[in-house]
Amino acid sequence: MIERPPGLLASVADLHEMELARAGGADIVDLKQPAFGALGAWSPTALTAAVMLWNAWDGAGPGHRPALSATAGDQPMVPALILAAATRIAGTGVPIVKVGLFASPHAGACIEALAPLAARTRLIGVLFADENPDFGLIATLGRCGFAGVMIDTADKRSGSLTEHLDPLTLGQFVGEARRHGLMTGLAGSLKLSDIATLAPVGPDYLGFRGALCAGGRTGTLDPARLALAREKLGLSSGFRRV
Ligand SMILES: O=C[C@H](O)COP(=O)(O)O
Repeated sequence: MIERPPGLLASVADLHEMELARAGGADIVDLKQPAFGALGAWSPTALTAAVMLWNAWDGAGPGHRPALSATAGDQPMVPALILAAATRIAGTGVPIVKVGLFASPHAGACIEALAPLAARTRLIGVLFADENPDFGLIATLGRCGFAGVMIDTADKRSGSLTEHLDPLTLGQFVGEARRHGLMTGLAGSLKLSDIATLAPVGPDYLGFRGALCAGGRTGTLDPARLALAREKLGLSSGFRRV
């Protein structure tokens, strides 16, 4: 029996989809441009507009708006570049920034470089299931003040999360992240039918793009699929505090 179902993260490509995701009850509205890569970034101008919209949602009071995150783009694993990219996104006022940690001997140094930013913005480190993720980095993320860690897939043609990692391994990931005080998310070309397998693993949220869209991940967000995702997750009304 699952104590609490995972929340729902929905990646959105524009302001219209952002509104749809909120209306459809996504707990985290994730600003991501799927056409630009696994963690493709919105432009700073579009992010600023999204933050204005998100602030306008605040009128209804606490618990009446979803959390807001944005991706920092598929950056090379160069500490100065990754810090610059994440700082640029955080500078737009987005409260949660997702930073890709692609397979590299420099991933640890990139996390260390982000520590000063993590002290003032909530950062989520993203590991990639199709790149033999190093769970040893979870401890570094915790030590450097990250708010959370998630697993996604880097190459969207390489298969889904569940094709790369089994539930036992994902359970170890969630347990290790918890031990270091990190919020956890699982994503990577998930289908809505994966919810039954992944919810018992116990992540804080499951992330979707392709499965919520008509026409695949670069298509358009479909409110009916979003509603089905919420139903399958067994989420009641209201947004979860993230
Ligand atoms: O963070 C979640 C991702 O946007 C997942 O995208 P995807 O379902 O297309 O792999």
